[in-house]
Amino acid sequence: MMTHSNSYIQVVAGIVQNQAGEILLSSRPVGKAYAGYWEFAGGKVEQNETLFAALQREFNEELNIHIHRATLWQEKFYQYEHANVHLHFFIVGVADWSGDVVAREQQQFSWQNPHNYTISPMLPANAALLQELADFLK
Ligand SMILES: Nc1nc2c([nH]c(=O)n2[C@H]2C[C@H](O)[C@@H](COP(=O)(O)OP(=O)(O)OP(=O)(O)O)O2)c(=O)[nH]1
Repeated sequence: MMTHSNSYIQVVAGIVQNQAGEILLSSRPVGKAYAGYWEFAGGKVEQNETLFAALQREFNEELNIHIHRATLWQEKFYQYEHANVHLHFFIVGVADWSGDVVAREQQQFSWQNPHNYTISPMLPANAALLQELADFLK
C-alpha cells in the first residue's frame, strides 16, 4: 500500500455520464502543464476541503454543473515532471448531476463514447484507467 500523502498533490476528477452512455472529457487550458491534452474535469483539492467538495467546486468553476452525488471508483499515483499526483477518480451517474454544461475556463469539452474515443491526446496518467473504464461501463 502506498502512502504518499505528504509528497503527492491530491487531485479529484469526475467521470460524468449522460443519457446516451457517453462520458464528459475536458481539454486542459492554455497556460497549464499539458495544455490541450484531454482529461476528466477536476483539479487540486484545497486545504481542509473534502474530496467531494473539491469535485463539486471544480465542476461548478470549470463546467457550470452541479454534482449531487459521486462514487469514488479508482485511485492512481503518477509522477509528472511538474508534480507528483494522487488522483481520485469519481463516477458521476446520469442522475447524479444537473445543469447545462458550459466551458467556463477557455477549455473545450466533449461527450465521448468510452468504447471509441475520437479525441486525443489524453493525459498519460489516464491511459490505463480509460481501458478499465471501457470494461467497467460495458
Ligand atoms: N483534472 C484532472 N487532472 C488530472 C487528470 N489526470 C491527471 O493526471 N491529472 C493531473 C494533471 C495535473 O498535474 C493535476 C491536476 O492539477 P491542475 O493543475 O489541473 O489543477 P487545478 O485546476 O487545481 O490547477 P491550478 O488551479 O493550480 O492551475 O492532475 C484528470 O483526469 N483530471
